Parts: sequence; structure tokens; C-alpha cells
Amino acid sequence: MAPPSSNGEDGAAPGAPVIETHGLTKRYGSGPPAVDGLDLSVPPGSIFGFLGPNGSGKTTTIRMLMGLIEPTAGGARLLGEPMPGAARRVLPRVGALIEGPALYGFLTGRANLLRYDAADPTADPRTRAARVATALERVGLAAAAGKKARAYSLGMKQRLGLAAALLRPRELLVLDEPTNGLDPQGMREIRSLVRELAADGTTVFLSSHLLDEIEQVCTHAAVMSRGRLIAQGTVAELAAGARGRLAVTTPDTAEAARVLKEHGLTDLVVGEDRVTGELPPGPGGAGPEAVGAGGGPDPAGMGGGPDPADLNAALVAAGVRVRAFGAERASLEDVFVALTGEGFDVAG
Ligand SMILES: Nc1ncnc2c1ncn2[C@@H]1O[C@H](COP(=O)(O)OP(=O)(O)OP(=O)(O)O)[C@@H](O)[C@H]1O
Repeated sequence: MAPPSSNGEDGAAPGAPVIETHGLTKRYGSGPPAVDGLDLSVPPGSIFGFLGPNGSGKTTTIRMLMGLIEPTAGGARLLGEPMPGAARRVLPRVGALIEGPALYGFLTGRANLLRYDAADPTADPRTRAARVATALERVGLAAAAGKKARAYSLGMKQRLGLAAALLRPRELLVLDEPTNGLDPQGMREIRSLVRELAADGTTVFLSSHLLDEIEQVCTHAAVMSRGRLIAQGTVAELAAGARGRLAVTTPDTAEAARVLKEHGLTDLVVGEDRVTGELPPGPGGAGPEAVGAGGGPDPAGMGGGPDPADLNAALVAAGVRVRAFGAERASLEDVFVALTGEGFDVAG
């Protein structure tokens, strides 16, 4: 195997996590820690969603990752290097957008980027204009580059912030709530930009309190609750770890509910012509990397339990007229609720 430094770059071996934390903890005062013993592992090339309700410790974690604040305990490595120790070496390879971009409203979008570029002592002034033009093009702001930043929509401001983060090639992008406050169109624009950047090989780590957003754009996710990591893995693994619900469409709802209950389904919801119920847990438990839950993988993705074919046969045998029958895929919201026993605060 080639040595890790054979590509002439510092840092991690190929395939090594781009972000890795061990027991990362931050305590601000005498209360419970804002971040508590976090073990995070972000694979290269992933779009990694860092999910949790407001106040669950996402921004505090990102600030520690970027070396902006010191952990109370534990440590973090970025691109294989310890933070904050190696910040000067590592941060030029990392683009970040934390708590919205700092922009001068009285300057044009282009002039804002020229200022950012000029603030980088390693940036060659002779190629500055070209770099700025490329970054504006990258985020779809070339046509609006001559407008004052104060006339930009929130989505355009976020894109300008991303352009600033992309003035030089980056191996990792860290985005704190990049779509916060944006309208649906603005959200779509940021999401497609994130996908494009990832397709070019950049690992993207983004925080969000929006489950939907993580499901739409991310390949991997970590779920935070009250400063603790409660699960991490691929989005597919996480959703498969939550028990799916079975839905039966039938005019014979009462009888269908009885049969499903008999076969171990719980949390039955009986509608006008539909019954849904939670499939019982299989031997695998809560999911592949459910922290502290001790579960193993569930290859069927249905939570184990009875075979749906047998359930359908039992319904028919009991005289239930089945119009439609199927498993509903668990969402990340189901995962969150199953793991924490709490609802997800989706305000905003
Ligand atoms: N500088 C600080 N001093 C004291 N407490 C803080 C500070 N920053 C954050 N906290 C507290 O730490 C906890 C985690 O906050 P944090 O901002 O990291 O969460 P978050 O998940 O990013 O939420 P949000 O999306 O609302 O920013 C909260 O209880 C918050 O009040």
C-alpha cells in the first residue's frame, strides 16, 4: 500500500475520515455540556448532514471543528490533522460558512469577493479577478455580480458566502444551516449547489434542523439531541433502522386492525378506509450505528417482525378486502422520534 504522504499532501491516508472527533465535549458554564462526548466520523466524498433541533449543540461542534473555540475535553481531527493545533495548515483546505456570510451591503457582490480574496495572504493578486469571476460563475451569480450586496435576496447572499468559501479549491466545506431563512426556491438552489460541489469530489458537512433537507441532499447523517450524538450512518441505514409502518387500504378497517394487532403490529391508526401500524422490532434492534442502543443491521429494512406476505394472507383469510398493501419507508423523523422518544422541533 502506498504511504499516506505519497500524493505530496499532508494529512490523512486515502479513505480516512475527513472529520473525526473523539469524546469531543464543550461546557460553557455550570449547566449540562452543550456538546457531550461526541464521536463523529465523516467519510471522504460524503454529503454529511449534522441534524438536530435548535440548541442541540451543532454550532458549538462546528466552532470546535474549525478551531474557533477550544473543547473542554476530547479532540477533533480535520483532514487528518489535530484541531485547533494544526489550524494554520488545515484551514486553507477547508471552506466554511458559519452563521451567515459577513458582507458589505454597499459593495457589489464582485467587490465583496475581491475583498475576501485580498484578505488571503497566499492569494496571488494577479489572478484575483479571474478567481472571483470563476467563484461567481460557480454559484450562479455572474449576472448579478455588479449589484450591491444589500439588494441581494437572502439566497443570493448565502450563495455569495459560498462563493467566498470557494475562492480556492477546498477538500472540505463546512456549512452551518446553509438554508436557514431561505424560501423554497433558495433552498433548492443551495441544495443543487451542494450536490454539484460533492460531485466534484468535495466532502460537504452541513448542519440543519430540517429533516427533509437532510433526507433530500445527504448521503450520511449524524443525529444530535441535547449535546449528544444519538446515531450516525448512511441516510439509508438510519432510515432502515427505524421500524417502517405497514399501511393497508381497505373498506374493512375494524377487521383489518384486529388481524394486524394479532400479528404484533402496534400503534395502530384506523382511518376511514386505511389502517396503518408499526411493524414489531426484529432481532436487529434500533439500527446499524444507533449509539448506545446496541443494535445490529437489519438487512430487510422492515424492522424484522412478521413477513408482509404472511400478513397479507392473514388479512385475506379473515375476509378483509385489501385494496392496497405496503410498507411505508421510515423517514429520518421516525428515526429521531424512535431514538429519543421526543418529537422533532421543526420550527422554521
Ligand atoms: N457562547 C455561549 N455561552 C453559553 N452557552 C452557549 C453559548 N453558545 C451556545 N450555548 C448553549 O449551548 C447549547 C447548544 O447551542 P448550539 O448553538 O451549539 O446549538 P445548535 O444546535 O447549533 O442550535 P441553533 O441551531 O439554535 O444554533 C444551547 O443550550 C446554547 O444555549
